[in-house]
Amino acid sequence: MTSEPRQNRAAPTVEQIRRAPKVLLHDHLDGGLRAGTVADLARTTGYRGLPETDAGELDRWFRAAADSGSLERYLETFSHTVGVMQSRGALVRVAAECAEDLAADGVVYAEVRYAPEQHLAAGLALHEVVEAVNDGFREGERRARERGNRIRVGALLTAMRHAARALEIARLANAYRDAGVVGFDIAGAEAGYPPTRHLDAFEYLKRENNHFTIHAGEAFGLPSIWQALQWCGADRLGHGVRIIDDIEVGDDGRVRLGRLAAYVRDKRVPLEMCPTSNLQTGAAASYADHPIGLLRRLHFRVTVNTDNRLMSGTGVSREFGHLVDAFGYTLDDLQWFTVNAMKSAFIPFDERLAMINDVIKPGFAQLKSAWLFPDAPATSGAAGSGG
Ligand SMILES: O=c1[nH]cnc2c1ncn2[C@@H]1O[C@H](CO)[C@@H](O)[C@H]1O
Ligand SMILES: [Zn+2]
Repeated sequence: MTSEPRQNRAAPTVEQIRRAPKVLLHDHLDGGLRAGTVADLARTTGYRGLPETDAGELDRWFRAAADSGSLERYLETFSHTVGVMQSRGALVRVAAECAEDLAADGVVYAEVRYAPEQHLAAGLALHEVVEAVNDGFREGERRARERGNRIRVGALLTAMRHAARALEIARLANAYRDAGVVGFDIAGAEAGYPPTRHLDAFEYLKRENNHFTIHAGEAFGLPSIWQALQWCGADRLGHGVRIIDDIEVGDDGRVRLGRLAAYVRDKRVPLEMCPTSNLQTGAAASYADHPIGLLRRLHFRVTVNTDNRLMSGTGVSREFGHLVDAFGYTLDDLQWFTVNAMKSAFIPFDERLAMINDVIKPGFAQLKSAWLFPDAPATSGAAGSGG
């Protein structure tokens, strides 16, 4: 028999997706809090600005408020999460819970970003913010391990594109390079704030042989992507969905790539795609219409991410679930996205390779071969986990 086993073409179940070892490159720490933690921290820190005090109501509020069709309004919701993340204790707690929650969702490697400059309101210094978040990640990794979930979390330091501290934050990322920080990013409203405003930060990082990603091609189109790559030298693109504007699909199905799209594909530029977030900010109309379907078919280096788990009510497994429903993806497709993400991570090559060969591939192989052992208990040896 030469044909592929039918089982491998079947839609993966929710449980299979959760158990699959997953990799997350684009997730905001201040967009991933548990609603209950926002409520708790508001009480203990005396933050008075919350629109709701009950955790359930708050959870619904964040999703509804972020569902506005505009990036600017989406970003307004962050004033509340950032508002309760101003002390060392709050930062440690939020970071630890982040690592725990990702691990519980089957994530084995994550790069989580936040903007240190937004956490100084109660007197913390930049380096204290970074150390608190790093300590929280280590605590969360430890707690996850106690439950049999293995995860590694690295931090990306973000500079806000409307502000003027990018060089300072880039220096901070470089100073903590071998101490929990794996790279740099810029985020915030895109229109009116092109990445070239922060060229000094990117040039500095290049001279230091460091890594960075840039939010580009989310709320603004090709010029933003072009600047991020060709002026700033980004290693990856945050979102990058608008690269679709440089791709023409004819009535006969023939595809023509413009120069920029061809460059992105030829150079294997990783696209950190975040489907649910894009629906909320109006960058895509539905999951089925999301450019990820075409970009995956054309073999762009696409990765699947959460952006903001609180505002989007999501997780990596959920994002995969939406794509499985929209495009009929199989475990092989999910493995392809996952290997793409691991190849594109900012940790050293030997570590990425070991993650792919010793964690991701064996985890998916275990899921894909489960049908051969129908009587084996479904709970033993969860993929990608275990002491
Ligand atoms: O999708 C996004 N596009 C641009 N900026 C974002 C997005 N999600 C979050 N942030 C911004 O990044 C800051 C640091 O984590 C957040 O406070 C938010 O303002
Ligand atoms: Zn983002």
